[in-house]
Amino acid sequence: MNILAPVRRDRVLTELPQYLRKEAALHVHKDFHPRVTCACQEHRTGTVGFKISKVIVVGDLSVGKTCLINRFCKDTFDKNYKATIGVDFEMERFEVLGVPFSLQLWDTAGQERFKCIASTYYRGAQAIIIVFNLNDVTSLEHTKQWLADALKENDPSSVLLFLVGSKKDLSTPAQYMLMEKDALKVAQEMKAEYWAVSSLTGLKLLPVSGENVREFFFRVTALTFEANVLAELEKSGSRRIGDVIRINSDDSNLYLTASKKKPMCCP
Ligand SMILES: Nc1nc2c(ncn2[C@@H]2O[C@H](COP(=O)(O)OP(=O)(O)OP(=O)(O)O)[C@@H](O)[C@H]2O)c(=O)[nH]1
Ligand SMILES: [Mg+2]
Repeated sequence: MNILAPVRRDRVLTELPQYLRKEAALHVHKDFHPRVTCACQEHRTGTVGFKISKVIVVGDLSVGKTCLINRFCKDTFDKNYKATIGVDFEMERFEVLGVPFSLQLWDTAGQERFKCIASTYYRGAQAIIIVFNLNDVTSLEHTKQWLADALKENDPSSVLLFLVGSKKDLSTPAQYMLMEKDALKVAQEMKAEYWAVSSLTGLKLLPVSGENVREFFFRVTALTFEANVLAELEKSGSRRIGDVIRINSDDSNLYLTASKKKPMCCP
């Protein structure tokens, strides 16, 4: 018996949302990996539909981590700063290619005095979102340390990384372009996908306002889902040896690559 309410209509993904910047994208394929599409059609996604994937959000204090999550999950924005103490989390349910998929978004504290508590929740993340303020270059510099700390508790070869510049509404186009140059460099170094968002402004497009917020979380969801299904297929032995996901340091804009061999089940 299914005791869960149906997934909200605006949380249904039928195609792969695209990256923001090609030069700092986890991969640039237009569609989901053919093996993933095929496995979903044939209901061979293993435990993916039952598992909850963990995503942690880290970064300096007051860069806007909580506001970003609240904008996506509740479509709210609080202009008053209330520091996160330790951690908070939100659950979001999606349906990707017909398969139920849940993300647990862990919102961690940026304040130094709470970092110790927050870091105990880093373990077991499938994706790490590192947030910096687009108007504060120091917060960008600190992202490398945040990543290093988060990776101590996780497997660097399987976790997906996202570098997110926040508060885009506060920079002029010229200021933004300057910051974006530096941010793209950092994203490339860490092999993270780069996004720029504003939790405050943006077109009032239902159901989530804010600039790039919905697009960003849909991309996180899709790529996490894709990686999960591929891992399941590998585990179940239905994938051929050599057809592996690997981090390829030689690819300038294709961090996560898969071999282009023909899938076994689909044309
Ligand atoms: N203008 C603007 N202000 C923002 C944006 N996002 C967050 N803020 C403001 O920045 C301040 C900090 O936001 P939070 O989301 O609480 O920051 P945080 O990263 O969660 O901070 P900690 O919990 O201490 O780590 C608040 O006053 C927010 O209103 C944004 O996109 N634009
Ligand atoms: Mg917070």
